[in-house]
Amino acid sequence: MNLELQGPKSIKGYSQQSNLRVLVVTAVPTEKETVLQALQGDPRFDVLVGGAGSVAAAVNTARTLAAAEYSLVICAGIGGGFPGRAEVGSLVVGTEIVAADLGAETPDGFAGLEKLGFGFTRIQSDAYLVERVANALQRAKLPVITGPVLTVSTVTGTAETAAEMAARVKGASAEAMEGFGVGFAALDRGLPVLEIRAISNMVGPRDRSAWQIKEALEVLKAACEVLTEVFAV
Ligand SMILES: O=C(O)c1cccc(C(=O)CC[C@H]2O[C@@H](n3cnc4c(=O)[nH]cnc43)[C@H](O)[C@@H]2O)c1
Repeated sequence: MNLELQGPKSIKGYSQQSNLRVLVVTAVPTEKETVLQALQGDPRFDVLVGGAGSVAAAVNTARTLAAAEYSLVICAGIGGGFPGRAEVGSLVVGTEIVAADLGAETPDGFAGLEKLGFGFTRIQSDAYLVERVANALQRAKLPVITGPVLTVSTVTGTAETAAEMAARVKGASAEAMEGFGVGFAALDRGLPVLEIRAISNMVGPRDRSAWQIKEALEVLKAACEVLTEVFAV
């Protein structure tokens, strides 16, 4: 299977489909409950707890996509915001999902899989869908930006690593741990993928006590309420 050659289907037109079916994947049950509250039983959406980290998310997403027909996959949850890009309490809609630490350290710095010659680290979101969702969130007066969302195996915990990640990925806006796994599973099925992160903390020196999880979940809920309107028939 060469996933590089398999472009995702475009979402354009799906919003008009009566049989639209969206799989939303979260990392943890609390995020799932938040999303479900917002969706208020909308039958077009299923919400899955994929687990924390890219591997669990990929396996669980792939298993679910194999069992039913979906039109679109959305990875949703809380995330870290890059300083100067996304503040705590704001939203990031991913223009692309980047496996930011998938590669090798070399004497010349980090080399991603592309540079190493055996894979890829970037999955593009459907541009039409990104614009549609971001515009709808803006209309709902929610603080939102669009930009790359990084998938990492290790939560960034120092200013140095934050700066390195920001330099590695131009426009880096948010960081989380599942997007690339969810995106890989979607890509394998030829489905478009979107990542939406509600910012609970800044990417940088670790201070878990400062994470504003309640606020981020509130903004995630508000964003998911808007999602049902984006796909209104
Ligand atoms: O403790 C709770 O109540 C609680 C409620 C909802 C979510 C959590 C999590 O800890 C979610 C873990 C999940 O969050 C993502 N995340 C958040 N900030 C970052 C970050 O700065 N860098 C990387 N990932 C981040 C990540 O996707 C985790 O899987 C707790």
